[in-house]
This record gives sequence, structure tokens and C-alpha cells, in this order.
Amino acid sequence: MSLTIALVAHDAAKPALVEWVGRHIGLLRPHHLLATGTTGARLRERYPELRIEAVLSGPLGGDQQIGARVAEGRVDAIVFLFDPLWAQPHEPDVRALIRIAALRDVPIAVNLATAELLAAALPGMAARKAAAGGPAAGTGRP
Ligand SMILES: O=C(CO)COP(=O)(O)O
Repeated sequence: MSLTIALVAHDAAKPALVEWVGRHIGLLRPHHLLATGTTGARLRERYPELRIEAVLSGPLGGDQQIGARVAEGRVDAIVFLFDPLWAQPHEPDVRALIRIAALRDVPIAVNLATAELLAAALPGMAARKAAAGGPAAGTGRP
């Protein structure tokens, strides 16, 4: 069963996310990829073969849109490479996305080291979701 994986990166981290997707493209291809606007555009441009659903750009509400799906249990994993060196105008939205992922127990990788671990875990997550016949994550409570 396919997973829904949200991909989000602040500008300084977009190249790293684009490379991460390229390294794991075979693993990612069967899954539903969801991205904030500019991240999604960057990924589509580089990997036109991937189907990527893009929501609004982060500063225009894209983080909130993804957060709403997390709240609804419709996102299985998130890679969110935020910029740890620069404050964002939509900082409350950034915090809200991380918070709702923590609350709903959805795996969220906020750096490349964790994104690599997440990539390695994807096949197992997909198998568990298939066995459960439903969301692999997002249904738990801390
Ligand atoms: O700002 C973001 C996440 O907080 C990312 O948004 P973009 O992908 O539109 O740049």
C-alpha cells in the first residue's frame, strides 16, 4: 500500500532535499508525494517522472495545509528540512507542523541524517500499512 510522504524544505535546504529524493527515487516512486509549493516545483523540475502533489508555498499557508492532513491522519511520514540558521516569516506555521506531527506520532525527519533513516524504514512502513489496511502512522497518541 502506498504511503503519503510530505516533503518540505526551506530555501537553504532545498538542494539537500532534491538530492535526497534523487538518492531514494526508486523507494519513493510508488508513494504519494506531497510538497509545499516551491519545494514541489523544484522537485518536479528535477524529477518530471515523479507525481508530486503540491499545496501552497510554505509562507502562504502550505505548512498549514500539510498540518491539516497530518491532523486528519492522512500523512504517513514527513521530511521537513527547515533552516536552523534563519527565522522564517511564517515561524508559527513551521512550529505548528512540527507540533502536529509530534502529537499525531507521525515520523518527521528534520535533518538529512534522520531522512536517511526514514528512507530505510519506508518499505517496512508500507508493509505495515498494507497489513493494517490503513494509515501506517498518524493514528497513535503519545
Ligand atoms: O516554507 C516552507 C516550509 O516552512 C517551504 O515552502 P516552499 O516549499 O513553498 O518554499
